[in-house]
Amino acid sequence: MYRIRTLNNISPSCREILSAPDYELSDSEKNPDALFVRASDLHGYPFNPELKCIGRAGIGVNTIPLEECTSKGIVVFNTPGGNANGVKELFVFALGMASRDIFDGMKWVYSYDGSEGPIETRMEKIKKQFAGPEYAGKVLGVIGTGNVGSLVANIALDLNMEVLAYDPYLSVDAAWKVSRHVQRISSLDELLKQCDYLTLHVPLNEETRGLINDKTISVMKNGVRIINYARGEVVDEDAIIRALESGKVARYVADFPTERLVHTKNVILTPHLGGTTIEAESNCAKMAAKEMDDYLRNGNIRNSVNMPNVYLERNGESRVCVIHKNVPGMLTKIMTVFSRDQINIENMSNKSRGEIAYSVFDVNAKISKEILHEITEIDNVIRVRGLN
Ligand SMILES: NC(=O)C1=CN([C@@H]2O[C@H](COP(=O)(O)OP(=O)(O)OC[C@H]3O[C@@H](n4cnc5c(N)ncnc54)[C@H](O)[C@@H]3O)[C@@H](O)[C@H]2O)C=CC1
Ligand SMILES: O=C(O)C(=O)COP(=O)(O)O
Repeated sequence: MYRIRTLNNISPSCREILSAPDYELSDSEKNPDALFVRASDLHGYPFNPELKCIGRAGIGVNTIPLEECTSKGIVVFNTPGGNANGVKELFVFALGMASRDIFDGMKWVYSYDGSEGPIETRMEKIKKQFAGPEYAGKVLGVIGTGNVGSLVANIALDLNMEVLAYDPYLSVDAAWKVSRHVQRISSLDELLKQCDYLTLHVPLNEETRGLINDKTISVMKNGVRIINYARGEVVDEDAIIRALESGKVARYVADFPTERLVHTKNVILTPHLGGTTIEAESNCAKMAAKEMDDYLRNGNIRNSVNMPNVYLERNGESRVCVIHKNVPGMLTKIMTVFSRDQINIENMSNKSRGEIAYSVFDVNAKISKEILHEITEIDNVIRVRGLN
């Protein structure tokens, strides 16, 4: 039986996959085989030696110490596309809120005390202060056209916007999802100077941290409206506050509140709601559950963000899975252990990703603890599992 510790509120639909007697889910397990998380920050988290994998029900893995996980042989999974539609639907609201002052208008409605006449007549006098431009016919710049950005770019076309996109790392698969009416721009500055609206859909990493800063904002049109449903740190906070105060940026709509942003004029904040729909939560929980189930029971890796993907149909009496450094001679050393014990390899796969590699062997015998120990002792082996 595998023990899974949940660190966040995970949709119960994961229990369709992670059920007894193979799995026990709890939010207090001390020595779990797997952690099931959403946006919990795991930097500094005390990983127990039994921990084999982490399932991130969601996309962003900036909250997970990937290098530490890799060096400890902990496989980290995420759920590409699982919540993209949820973010897209919220983007449509964000676009509206970036245009008209819906938020202040609603605040006025709910706080009006009737002192200046009935609300029905008073509102007609004051509503002009909440007016704003229409977004149809305007230029939207999309930075990052992966699972979320592609949906956002396509729906913006349906809303009659002109859409420009910048994504220097776009995969071929992802490119297929973007309408041919979206104009690909190869220079960030070229995109920034043309946009009336800008929306961010990149992961947070060392390259994208502070991507929107004094310099990039200076290239933009005066009165640009910026939407950030990616990560707060993609936008330099000092720079955006300066730009809002000067009027260079007309409005900033973001899913990542901070104390300072809450108190800055023309900022509209939602409480990290992009992936919070019934469907997105369920999709992500099921995807992550399937990924962890296939890894824990079969050693297969799909949608990992730190290990190579390896999928091999089970074949043979047992399976040996070895996470090791990607250095010459590893396979020979591992296979020498098998052949010395007269164990035949029925099928195998070996894949690498940067400095790490993963090898899976289906063999014709039950695997003893001694053999697993011998393989563990080989130099540059990080973790060994035997699945009988
Ligand atoms: N607010 C929320 O609740 C949610 C936020 N997110 C955030 O949105 C991000 C994107 O999500 P997905 O589209 O699902 O991820 P994805 O991995 O499908 O797409 C990310 C895209 O960004 C591109 N990219 C990477 N670095 C770039 C750079 N420097 N400049 C331009 N493009 C770059 C990649 O090539 C890729 O196409 C996530 O990493 C996460 O941080 C995602 C889902 C929900
Ligand atoms: O998937 C992501 O990156 C998100 O930001 C959504 O995260 P959450 O499901 O709210 O923890």
